[in-house]
Amino acid sequence: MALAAAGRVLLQAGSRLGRREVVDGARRFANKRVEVEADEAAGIAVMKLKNPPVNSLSLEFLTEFLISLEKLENNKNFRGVILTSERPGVFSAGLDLMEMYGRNPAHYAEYWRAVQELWLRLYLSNMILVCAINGTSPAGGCLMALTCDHRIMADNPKYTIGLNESQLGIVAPFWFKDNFVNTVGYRTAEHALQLGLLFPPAEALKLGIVDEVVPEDQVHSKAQSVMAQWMAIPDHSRQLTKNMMRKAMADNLIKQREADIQNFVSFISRDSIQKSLHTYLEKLKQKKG
Ligand SMILES: CCCCC/C=C\CCC/C=C/CC(=O)SCCNC(=O)CCNC(=O)[C@H](O)C(C)(C)COP(=O)(O)OP(=O)(O)OC[C@H]1O[C@@H](n2cnc3c(N)ncnc32)[C@H](O)[C@@H]1OP(=O)(O)O
Repeated sequence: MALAAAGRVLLQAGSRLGRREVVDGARRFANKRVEVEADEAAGIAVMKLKNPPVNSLSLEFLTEFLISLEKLENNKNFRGVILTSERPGVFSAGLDLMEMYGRNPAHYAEYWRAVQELWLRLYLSNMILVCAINGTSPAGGCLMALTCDHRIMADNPKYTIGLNESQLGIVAPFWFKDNFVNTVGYRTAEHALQLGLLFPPAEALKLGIVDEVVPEDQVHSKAQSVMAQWMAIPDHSRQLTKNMMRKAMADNLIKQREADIQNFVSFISRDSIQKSLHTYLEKLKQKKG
């Protein structure tokens, strides 16, 4: 119920944005920040993140992404989604720092609800989610990948993935942490989260953050072949199994969703945290100069 209500709010927000859907022979639809190549006959869609320059998860991006995902969820012909970046090199730079810096509490609350919604929708999706990680994927970008059923990363040592929040002076919330612990185990998570480590593909593979590392030009074809393997499993048994594995963790967030929002708002509003974000943003700018 809570999920459905929040979904309606996002859909309303989406229509307020007034984005016109572009339909190309019923095989492709796009809003400004997400491109969907939908092969209805095959039952597979490729969702490409396209929020330049670095696919940060801004409120507008989250709204558009959730609307696209819901369209696919509502069409029973779609059984699988491949998530990837339209801009190879960066899968996603994670949460949009500008949504968490210098704004008011109401904005922080709205933003955090949308972040929660993204995680819940992806984590509990009935569809098969394969992540084709064709670039760097820190923090919220890594979290998106962690919700998927299978992760394939491009073998480029320049790319990294992990939950680096502590390096920014912020803290990964409990549900980021739970998702990470369930993927890599407690000790690895404890170590990596405290240090805010980002891992190149080979290390990410060793730790189980990703399931496969393949040459960069094969990420997409590999994702398609993995998807074919997963599609061979009957939906009902796979979905019931997925739900059995994931429901308790998702319910843990659902039951304390409002408290988690309040927690985020008071944490992110602190002067000391705003100062840390300011310093980090300055560092990002200086890197350029
Ligand atoms: C105890 C109670 C706890 C409760 C706490 C609750 C919650 C708090 C935790 C909240 C969780 C947050 C999770 C996150 O996702 S935080 C975001 C983490 N992301 C990063 O650290 C990535 C930062 N970016 C980079 O490292 C690089 O940009 C890059 C992704 C490696 C790409 O590098 P490059 O291609 O060289 O691009 P630039 O660095 O030049 O960036 C271009 C442009 O984009 C801006 N930018 C980059 N990342 C972000 C971002 N995440 N959000 C907003 N903007 C971003 C960057 O500043 C440049 O802007 P300008 O062109 O204007 O200079």
